[in-house]
Amino acid sequence: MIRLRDVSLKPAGVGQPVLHGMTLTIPQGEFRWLLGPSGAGKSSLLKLLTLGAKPASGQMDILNTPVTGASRSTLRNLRRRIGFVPQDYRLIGEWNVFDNVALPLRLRGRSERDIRQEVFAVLDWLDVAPHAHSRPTTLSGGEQQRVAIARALIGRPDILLADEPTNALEDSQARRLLATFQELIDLGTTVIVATHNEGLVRDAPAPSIMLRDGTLDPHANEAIA
Ligand SMILES: Nc1ncnc2c1ncn2[C@@H]1O[C@H](COP(=O)(O)OP(=O)(O)OP(=O)(O)O)[C@@H](O)[C@H]1O
Repeated sequence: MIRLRDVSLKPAGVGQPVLHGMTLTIPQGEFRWLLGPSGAGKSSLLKLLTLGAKPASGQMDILNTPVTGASRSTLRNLRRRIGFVPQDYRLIGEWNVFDNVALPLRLRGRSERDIRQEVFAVLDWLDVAPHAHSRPTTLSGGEQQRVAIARALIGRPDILLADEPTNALEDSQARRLLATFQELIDLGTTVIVATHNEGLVRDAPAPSIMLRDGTLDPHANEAIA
């Protein structure tokens, strides 16, 4: 479960919070679209939920664990249970595709034999296995995006957060990704996907978190808390 109570986010050196008054609850194993105009705060909310920033005020529980005041090791363990597909992919340019995707499993101390098997299975599934030994920068935008998706999925996260994960994909690949998200939800994963792609949202109607001006849009979010 994810629970926010009157949470705000204020990056260093910024006068006004970029998120404020965020109160919402997302039960485990549910899907939410994260919607709102450009600059509404979608990426900022994902940054909070990936524990990439601390709330300036309010209370936030991730996977039923209070984040405020949590120890470093608690936060590290929580981060390992969260998969994230960033808008800009954030692949490590000096590493090949295989090593980028293997990272979450290596952090867990898995054997190289298991890692090889699992990484190739997910790369195959996302049609990027032939690029396993290439640097990410030599790949197309859509291929890089699929590598970032592979890295987020490989650790079988309890929460999967994705920031515009289909913007470089073809329609058929985007639909396949949605089917994967549904499989993860069926397995009990919470999935939150920020998107501007109205067609995608129409194809897969689901509850939405609608943001506007750094907070929940009061007209679009009824009974969300
Ligand atoms: N580190 C930061 N420093 C200053 N301002 C920030 C910072 N992070 C976010 N903002 C501001 O907060 C607001 C929300 O940004 P955010 O990227 O979260 O919006 P978004 O809804 O994801 O937009 P888009 O759809 O264009 O990606 C913007 O006005 C942005 O300029």
